[in-house]
Amino acid sequence: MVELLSVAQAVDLVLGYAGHFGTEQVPLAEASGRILQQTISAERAQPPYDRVMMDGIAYRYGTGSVLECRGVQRAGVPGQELAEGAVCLDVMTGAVLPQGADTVVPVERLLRNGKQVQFEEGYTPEKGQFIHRKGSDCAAGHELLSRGLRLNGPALAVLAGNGHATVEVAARPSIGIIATGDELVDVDASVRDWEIRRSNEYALTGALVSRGFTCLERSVVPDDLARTILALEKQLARHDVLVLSGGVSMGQFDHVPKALMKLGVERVFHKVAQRPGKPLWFGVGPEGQRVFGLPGNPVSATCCATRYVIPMLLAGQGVVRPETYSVQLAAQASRVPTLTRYLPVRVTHDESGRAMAMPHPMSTSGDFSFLAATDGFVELAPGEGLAPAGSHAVFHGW
Ligand SMILES: Nc1nc2c(c(=O)[nH]1)N[C@H]1C(S)=C(S)[C@@H](COP(=O)(O)OP(=O)(O)OC[C@H]3O[C@@H](n4cnc5c(N)ncnc54)[C@H](O)[C@@H]3O)O[C@H]1N2
Ligand code: MOO
Repeated sequence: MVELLSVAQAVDLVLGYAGHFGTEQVPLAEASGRILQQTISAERAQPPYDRVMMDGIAYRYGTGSVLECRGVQRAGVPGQELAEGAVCLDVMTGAVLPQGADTVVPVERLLRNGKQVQFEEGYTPEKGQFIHRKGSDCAAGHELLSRGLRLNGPALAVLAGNGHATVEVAARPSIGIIATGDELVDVDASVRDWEIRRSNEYALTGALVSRGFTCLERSVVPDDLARTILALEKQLARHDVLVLSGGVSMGQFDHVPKALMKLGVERVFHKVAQRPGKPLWFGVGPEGQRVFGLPGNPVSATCCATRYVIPMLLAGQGVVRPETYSVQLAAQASRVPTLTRYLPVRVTHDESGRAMAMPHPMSTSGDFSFLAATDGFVELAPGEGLAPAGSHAVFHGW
């Protein structure tokens, strides 16, 4: 018997074909969730001037606690010069610290009598207080954001704060999601006793869209070799990546591998030592299209998309932060002697903050009715017996 490819080998092969989907320039307001493809450095020192941090007065430390107010330093105008002696200027948060001043006292600590300003009884300021010093956050040219970062709110603020009206991000690959199977009907069609509604394409759409892969097209092919070839030929011409579900095992109508081969899609592997998802097929088209043939059973298709399709797409965008993390099993779970087991779990945190994964095994890989009650799956290495409660496992989120 030929030994099956391990999950690690299969993942390595898939990632080896990740390549790069290219880059594009997008307006800042449309960049949320996209993957940064340039290095962003500080345009200027931050802050760019000695910035007043409190509404109050600015004065020269040591000139007394009763001061004459000589005017107002507001934000958005150049810094004024503070005269010599026991004087001060009213200052606003965000203003440039007046030249000659070195300390700010908040209004709450002041008593006013016309132009005369006095510190409240018993108040002693600290020299230099409430001043955000020029360059104290970073120097001009300091690297602030690096390639591969998913742009979130704080990252967009850094881009805006450093003058980037547009930003170079990873291009989104065009992805064709293709369902196969004569028993499948549309979500809004009437369904007969021997039919089922198509759902895998929506599971896939959810997984892809939530990670920012929005260039999707869904289509269906029947269990007929000639029509499968025709349909896949069209889809190969239109997309960078094809994700098929169904038609990859041993049935007389499982035409997907044959059709793909006829179209010059080179098989990289078929079948992996995993449960669910053993019949997974992966290949590369004549133009470098990455083609996944996911097993049709809904849990298998969802697990394989999470374990292979998403990591490959993220790698092709140069994402650097891994999406997986380590958890501890909240209850024992059986391993499969020769196969990696993907076990659906719900993750919670215990009182000490540890991520605990409660197994929710599905009765079969066709049973997806309760998959939505889980957060993802843990991967249990092949082995005899039980993985004990408390043991560590890698978690992959849906
Ligand atoms: N003799 C063997 N039979 C099977 C094997 C095997 O090794 N030897 N492997 C089993 C395993 S494991 C799996 S997984 C399935 C995979 O089969 P296919 O990829 O060919 O998928 P289909 O037969 O087309 O469908 C399987 C199952 O999933 C349902 N399905 C398919 N597409 C969708 C969809 N878009 N939405 C919802 N449900 C879908 C389909 O109705 C079937 O019930 O093969 C085993 N057989
Ligand atoms: O291993 Mo298949 O992917 O379970 O039904």
